[in-house]
Amino acid sequence: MTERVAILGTGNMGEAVLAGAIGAGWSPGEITATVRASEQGRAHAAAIRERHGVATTTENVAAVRDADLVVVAVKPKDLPGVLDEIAPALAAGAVVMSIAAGITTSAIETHLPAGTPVVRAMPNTPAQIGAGITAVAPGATADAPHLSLVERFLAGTGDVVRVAEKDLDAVTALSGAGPAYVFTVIDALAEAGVHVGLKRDIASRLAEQTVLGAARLAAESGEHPAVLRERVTSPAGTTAAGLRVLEDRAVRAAFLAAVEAARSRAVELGG
Ligand SMILES: NC(=O)C1=CN([C@@H]2O[C@H](COP(=O)(O)OP(=O)(O)OC[C@H]3O[C@@H](n4cnc5c(N)ncnc54)[C@H](O)[C@@H]3O)[C@@H](O)[C@H]2O)C=CC1
Ligand SMILES: O=C(O)[C@@H]1CCC=N1
Repeated sequence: MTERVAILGTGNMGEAVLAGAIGAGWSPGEITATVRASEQGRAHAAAIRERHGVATTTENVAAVRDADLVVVAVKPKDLPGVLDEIAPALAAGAVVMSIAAGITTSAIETHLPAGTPVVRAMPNTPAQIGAGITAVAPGATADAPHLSLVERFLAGTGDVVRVAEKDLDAVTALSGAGPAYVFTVIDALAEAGVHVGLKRDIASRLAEQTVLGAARLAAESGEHPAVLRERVTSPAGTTAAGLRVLEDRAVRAAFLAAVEAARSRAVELGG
């Protein structure tokens, strides 16, 4: 059976999810992507059509009429308006998936016809190249087949894990926002390489591959990161000297505070 998908709000994350799904074999002919109705939106729609071969429109209502899965990817503040707009046009049995930070399934359900299956998902931007991780949680009336449709759609974006909805704000703070923390680390490492005399292109390559390689080793070796760190750290060696500075500057405490702050912000966005 062919399932039709509507993506409402094809910005950074909507397009990342779209790219991941098409990369995994979802046919562009099964997907309609919507953009905001403005001159900028129309130019953006043309770019999305060009890059992904999907139909694009500014009409959310038309896009959802025959959709089995409706992916709502607008900013949290725009979510209620879009849900109110599409509610009367949803096909019977359509599943609504929201990726908005903070907004609970029960809040989403209040804008939709009673019984509409809702799934909340928190992806991250590496979805664009199939290297993301998304956590999903079902709402009150989303059952196994609804979750399974969402998971099949997200499969091309990378890993998918199920969590309790109460954990989704924490997920948002860790893996949703996490690529931004890691890009900051890559940028800072590369800049530090330049400060100690490396050419910028070499420094960037060294920083990127070091983060990629360390992440793969942590994921694939099955070893605790602390053990892997010890293997790099020779007694009284160079790494120990560097780590000492990171400890002095409280880098671990900074990550802890960053994730706590991001989670608090997700709770605030949920109202
Ligand atoms: N950017 C990220 O890394 C992540 C974002 N999210 C969530 O994804 C959602 C979107 O975030 P971004 O993609 O970063 O924002 P964005 O601003 O890049 O994308 C939102 C898009 O929705 C469009 N839009 C707004 N109102 C619309 C309407 N009425 N009809 C059709 N399109 C409309 C905007 O023009 C824009 O292109 C947010 O709710 C955010 O919490 C979730 C995980 C990660
Ligand atoms: O910054 C944000 O609120 C969104 C959610 C997670 C990543 N970006």
